Amino acid sequence: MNACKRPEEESRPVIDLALFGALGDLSLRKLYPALYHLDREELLHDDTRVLGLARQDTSVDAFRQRVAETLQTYVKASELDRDAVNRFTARLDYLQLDFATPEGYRAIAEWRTAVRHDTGGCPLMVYLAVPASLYGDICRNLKTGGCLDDLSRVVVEKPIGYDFESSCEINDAIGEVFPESRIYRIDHYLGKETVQNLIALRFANPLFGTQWNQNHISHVEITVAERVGIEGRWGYFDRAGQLRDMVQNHLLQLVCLIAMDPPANLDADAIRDEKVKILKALQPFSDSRLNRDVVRGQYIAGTIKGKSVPGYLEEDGANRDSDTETFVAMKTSVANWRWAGVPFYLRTGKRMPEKLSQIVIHFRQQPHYIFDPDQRNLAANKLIIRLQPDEGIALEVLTKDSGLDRGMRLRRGPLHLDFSSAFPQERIPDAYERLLLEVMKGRQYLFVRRDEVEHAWHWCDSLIAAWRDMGEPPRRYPAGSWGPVASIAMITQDGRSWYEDY
Ligand SMILES: NC(=O)C1=CN([C@@H]2O[C@H](COP(=O)(O)OP(=O)(O)OC[C@H]3O[C@@H](n4cnc5c(N)ncnc54)[C@H](OP(=O)(O)O)[C@@H]3O)[C@@H](O)[C@H]2O)C=CC1
Ligand SMILES: O=C1O[C@H](COP(=O)(O)O)[C@@H](O)[C@H](O)[C@H]1O
Repeated sequence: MNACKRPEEESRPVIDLALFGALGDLSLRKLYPALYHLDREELLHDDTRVLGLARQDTSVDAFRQRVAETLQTYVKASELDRDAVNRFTARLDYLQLDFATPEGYRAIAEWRTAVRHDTGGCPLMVYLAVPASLYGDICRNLKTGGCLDDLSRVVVEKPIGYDFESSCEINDAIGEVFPESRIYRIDHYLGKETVQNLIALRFANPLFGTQWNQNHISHVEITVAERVGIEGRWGYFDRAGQLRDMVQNHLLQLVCLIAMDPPANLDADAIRDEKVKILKALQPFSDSRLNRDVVRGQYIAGTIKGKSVPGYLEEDGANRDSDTETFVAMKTSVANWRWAGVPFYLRTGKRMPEKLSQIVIHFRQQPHYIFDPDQRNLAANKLIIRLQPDEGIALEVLTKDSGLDRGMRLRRGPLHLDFSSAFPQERIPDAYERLLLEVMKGRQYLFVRRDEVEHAWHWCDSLIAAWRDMGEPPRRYPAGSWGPVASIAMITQDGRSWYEDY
């Protein structure tokens, strides 16, 4: 479906939302706040209903109360109002269910009939906020329980599987029940405002369109740093690690959006086709350069913002010695005409000094330099795309230093578009708000197609296999630092440095 319709042309469809994992971390922290905001901004149809499904024995009233409490925690006080909270929680129902067994699923169809006599034309939106190992069972049980029809759609979370093979099994199981056109694979980075803006920036501005290639760009840098540690998710995380948790999905999606060719239009498949070409062109790491081009790290105890924090092996739930990485930095490349010879430096880690996600596009220097030789290292433009916090875009340009006695001294300064000061009246919506709304409207362009997931796994699997063969433990870094020293050396060996103007 075309994504270019004006908002006033869009309807607010009535949806029956069945939320599996209704008392889990993702639902409480992200999904209810997002749904609440949509409701408050009148983007949910009055008749839209939400059925929370979980295995705890609790009443509808207690469930609504729990959701109201979670909103107090995760929605800014200035955006909470009692009437809106009451209106939202009144949409909620609750059903106790063991997802793994088929018994009980009929109750979902019965709930739909009970909340509206005629469900014709009202799609069932199934959201699976549960471990991916349950996706297949739930889809099959929904089908045998008579809950689905031709309008039903399913939303699944990342990571899909643990490697290429397990992702195929999971995708096959979902695909036996839902066609690809009704499967919405979430990568919440695709819903972030500035990530969306990457598409606008690249394809709406001829200025960048003509410069976006190896003739003009020397290298690309992506940093996704988190201040948090494992936050009670040690069991999940220790099996996954930062490569599977963040690189396989979020960072590779960012690489795709930076590197892809212009799609013919904004249709979901036009965009996804271009992204897949990039995933296929990503270079595997050679054994001989692995040690230089990839750095794995694991945090030890340290200090963040003056507060002591434990090491990875001392986090809540840690139950064994572990070589799982909590940090990865790598130098990779996209082997095609546009990007030949342009390194992409990626790094992501937990327990870093800041929460910071940013992309820096480093442009090449002028072919002939005429200014003070001492200032030569200043002489290249940078485009800084800040995803979070302080969403915005800045272009670092060189101008003449003012003053009568400075001659033609250069100075570096930003042309800065800070979204919150440029458009102060607009709240920047959370990624999940946008993504939930897109599913309700039946638009897939912000969701990941099966072949994207599989190409991304292929690339990660080969890296993981090489790590295994190498057999080296991750390098330790103190919590509150920017990762192992080797990750700095990785980029300085090329005469460059990580952009540090935070
Ligand atoms: N949390 C996050 O920030 C993110 C999560 N995700 C993905 O979202 C999904 C959910 O993650 P998260 O919310 O963290 O996980 P949680 O473990 O917090 O929540 C999963 C919920 O599913 C329930 N559940 C598991 N098995 C069954 C079953 N057989 N029957 C009924 N209920 C069951 C659990 O219930 P019980 O508590 O009773 O065991 C739990 O409440 C995962 O796929 C994860 O990878 C993706 C991005 C970020
Ligand atoms: O998917 C995930 O993302 C979060 C980071 O998301 P952000 O929007 O806060 O940047 C990460 O903490 C989590 O481990 C991972 O599963």
